[in-house]
Amino acid sequence: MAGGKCLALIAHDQKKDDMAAFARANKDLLSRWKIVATGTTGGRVLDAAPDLNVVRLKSGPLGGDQQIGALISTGEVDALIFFVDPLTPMPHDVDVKALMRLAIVYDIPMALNHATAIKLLPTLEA
Ligand SMILES: O=C(CO)COP(=O)(O)O
Repeated sequence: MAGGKCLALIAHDQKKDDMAAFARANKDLLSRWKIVATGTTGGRVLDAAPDLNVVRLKSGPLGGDQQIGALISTGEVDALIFFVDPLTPMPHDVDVKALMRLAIVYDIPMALNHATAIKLLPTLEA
């Protein structure tokens, strides 16, 4: 992915309404970024804020978390906002854990809930 800083957006199913509201409320800040998102999340973000530059990857359970992890490892994702559902068992829990692990390994800014995301986003250089 050429040029510009890249932000990854992901939300689990129970958090997708929150992510849509976050995208709508912060569309001006988000419009400065190239955005990558897991498949369903990316669709919801685009529904909420159609002018954003969003590349949709695979859905999370089908490899999307791993794709974003790979992009972190190659330096192509600069920050991660991931609205995690802590109350629902997931078939791809290992992928979620691996993604968070890589965000820590490569020391990129990572917000895992809405309260942190709204504080983090305005501080990031797009
Ligand atoms: O499951 C996810 C992250 O672990 C999100 O994937 P979707 O955005 O495709 O629902």
